Amino acid sequence: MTATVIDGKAFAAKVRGQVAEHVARLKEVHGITPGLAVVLVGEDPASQVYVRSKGKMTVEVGMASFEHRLAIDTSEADLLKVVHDLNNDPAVHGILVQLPLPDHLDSDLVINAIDPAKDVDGFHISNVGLLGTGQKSMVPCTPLGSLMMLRDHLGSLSGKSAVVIGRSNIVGKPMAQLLLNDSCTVTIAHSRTADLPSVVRQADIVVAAVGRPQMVQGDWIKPGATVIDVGINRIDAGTKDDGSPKTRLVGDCDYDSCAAVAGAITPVPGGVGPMTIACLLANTVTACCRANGLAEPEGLTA
Ligand SMILES: Nc1nc(=O)c2c([nH]1)NC[C@@H]1CN(c3ccc(C(=O)N[C@@H](CCC(=O)O)C(=O)O)cc3)C=[N+]21
Repeated sequence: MTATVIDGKAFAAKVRGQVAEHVARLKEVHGITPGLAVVLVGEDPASQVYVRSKGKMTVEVGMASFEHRLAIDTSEADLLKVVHDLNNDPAVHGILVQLPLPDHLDSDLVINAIDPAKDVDGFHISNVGLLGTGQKSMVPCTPLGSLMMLRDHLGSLSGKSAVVIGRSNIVGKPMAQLLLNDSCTVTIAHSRTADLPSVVRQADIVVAAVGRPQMVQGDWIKPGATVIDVGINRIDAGTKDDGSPKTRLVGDCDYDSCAAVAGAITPVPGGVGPMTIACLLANTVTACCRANGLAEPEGLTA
């Protein structure tokens, strides 16, 4: 079997199109422009690339983009002041503080200072608790994007066996909650799981979010299973003609061997990554609608 490739790039473009329609309606009918603020502390090159790409797509769908670039040695008090001001700014409906933060800043403290209604990452403890109890919340973007692709490909997820590899607060744990809310039988596996291959082999749905390049092998995959590869790892790929080092992006799955067994698989790049940004924009529209007592966009929430 050769897996269907789930095209996250095309799916994300479709989601952004839906977001753009909602934004246009909010502007025309209600005179409201949704706004997203991104806060970046320090100058990590990878983070700068993501922040630039988020800002560009925010503007493309017709929303207002606010960027706050702070020095790497910004104090916690100064960062909290920025968050407070954004909480109180009526033009801002979504706030994202780019992670990881420098070591001297307590990211839990900073994230929990964001107004939960504006927490478009879904990382605030209130949103985590709401998701865990099946209540309306802001849902973390990467798990939300993964869920959208799973529902689109499989239809109902009810009764399916799902294995999430990875237990992070930003992907593994919320992903497991979402799958449970969709009536999957969910296992959370991780680096200490005994006989990981045989655990993964039980799964109709595999979500790989461990952060280890090409770890999941094709012979771990149940034939026909749907594989969502959340990993984005940059690895060495020899040298260029001029002798400089070359790199390439790979996921947490060994793509070729998994694609030979799976029913469907997301590629890296072009899979979960673009969906993450599309869901950030979707969450911002959702937050804007909720803030204004308007009906929520259909199909863009969990
Ligand atoms: N508070 C917070 N929220 C985040 O959502 C967040 C964050 N901090 N810190 C950094 C990570 C990383 N992240 C990505 C989003 C999109 C791609 C993406 O679109 N990737 C492309 C490839 C990009 C490339 O070529 O490097 C793809 O997979 O096709 C990747 C990574 C969001 N993050």
